[in-house]
Amino acid sequence: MPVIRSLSRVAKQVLSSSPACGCQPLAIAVRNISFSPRQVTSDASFHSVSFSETDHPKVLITGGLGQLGVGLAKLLRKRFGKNNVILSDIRKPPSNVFHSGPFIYSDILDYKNLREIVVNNRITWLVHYSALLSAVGEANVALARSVNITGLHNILDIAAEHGLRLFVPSTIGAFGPTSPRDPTPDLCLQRPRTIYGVSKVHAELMGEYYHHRYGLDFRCLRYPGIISADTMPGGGTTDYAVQIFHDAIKSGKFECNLRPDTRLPMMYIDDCLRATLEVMEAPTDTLSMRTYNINAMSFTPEELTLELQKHMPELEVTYDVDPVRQAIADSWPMNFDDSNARNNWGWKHDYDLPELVQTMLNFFAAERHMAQIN
Ligand SMILES: NC(=O)c1ccc[n+]([C@@H]2O[C@H](COP(=O)([O-])OP(=O)(O)OC[C@H]3O[C@@H](n4cnc5c(N)ncnc54)[C@H](O)[C@@H]3O)[C@@H](O)[C@H]2O)c1
Ligand SMILES: C[C@@H](O)[C@H](N)C(=O)O
Repeated sequence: MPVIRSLSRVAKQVLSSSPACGCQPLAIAVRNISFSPRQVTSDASFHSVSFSETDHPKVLITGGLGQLGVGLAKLLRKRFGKNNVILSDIRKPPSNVFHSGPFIYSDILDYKNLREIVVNNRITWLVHYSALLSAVGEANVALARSVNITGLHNILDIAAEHGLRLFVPSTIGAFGPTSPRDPTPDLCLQRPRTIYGVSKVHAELMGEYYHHRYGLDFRCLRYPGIISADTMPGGGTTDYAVQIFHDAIKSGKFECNLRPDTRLPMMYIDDCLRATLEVMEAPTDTLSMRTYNINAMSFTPEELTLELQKHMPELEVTYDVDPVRQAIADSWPMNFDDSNARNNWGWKHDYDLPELVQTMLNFFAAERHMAQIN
């Protein structure tokens, strides 16, 4: 037990010399005297390389083959260079993704493999996208608990040990029926009723705890439902708002699994990914908090249908409510208050409902045109 003994000696020294809050000295301790949140073998030692602000970060994205990861990799590669952004997942990448930049296999439940990837690639930023979303999480609670909670613990420890800047997204799903829903502020009661929501509140709290306790540069945005044209959602409650476009274009008909008056905060993917880059680049002194709501618009299935019918008057929408998804949606925010993000680091969305619908339809029209000429 020499490591445990030396860690507790270090902890005692640090605590005895720290001010009342204990924050800064512990942050220094992590980087300089190898004080780690995870017990490690006695021959391990941590000497995190610190990179100057002008260097490009070397980014690892976990769960990168889902709805958001490929788009984020594209945005970050444009900014930092193709080889400085590594996508990872446990699934096989489609060939266009495989050929667009570095991709590696990484299971976030495999701690040693994660550490090897971070070390071998000199990773400095970690964007942690792996998760089971709200609806699939309810269908497989044990797996959701493992991926969303145990996986997060691995990520936090790796990030703290190696001095990484860590982004973990949270969600409107981190609130529950007892939270104020219209609008929902950053700080309020959070008692979600899904394993997804519980795991995301856990992630917010653990990330903030590691920030205060170990100096981890943890950054978190609570995303609304994200709408994208070229990637499909992974099994959430807001999926209808993506599916409606595909079905409208394919058949002119859509069966919605939420009630027509279900109001939820939503965002176009470009705004979401830009917000992620902006908060990761925000100077530390602009961040008064480590977890922020971000928002763009809020709409109901009925309002989305009406906006789509301006372009496709023949679109028919019917309703067959899924009680599981409806109960989840009824417990989530209807409007999201993101004033802290706007005031602190200048968050501003570009897409409201009309621009969102126009942009999605333009994408599908361009795709159809390309298919016709090929
Ligand atoms: N898409 C949204 O509307 C939305 C909204 C709020 C928050 N978020 C958050 O953003 C993140 C990305 O969301 P998304 O929509 O791309 O999710 P997604 O479900 O589409 O993708 C998640 C990815 O995680 C991967 N994964 C699962 N188990 C894994 C494991 N053990 N190791 C490594 N990877 C594993 C899956 O293969 C999948 O590709 C998630 O954390 C999600 O909670 C998304
Ligand atoms: C809102 C978000 O976290 C995800 N799209 C879900 O519905 O589960």
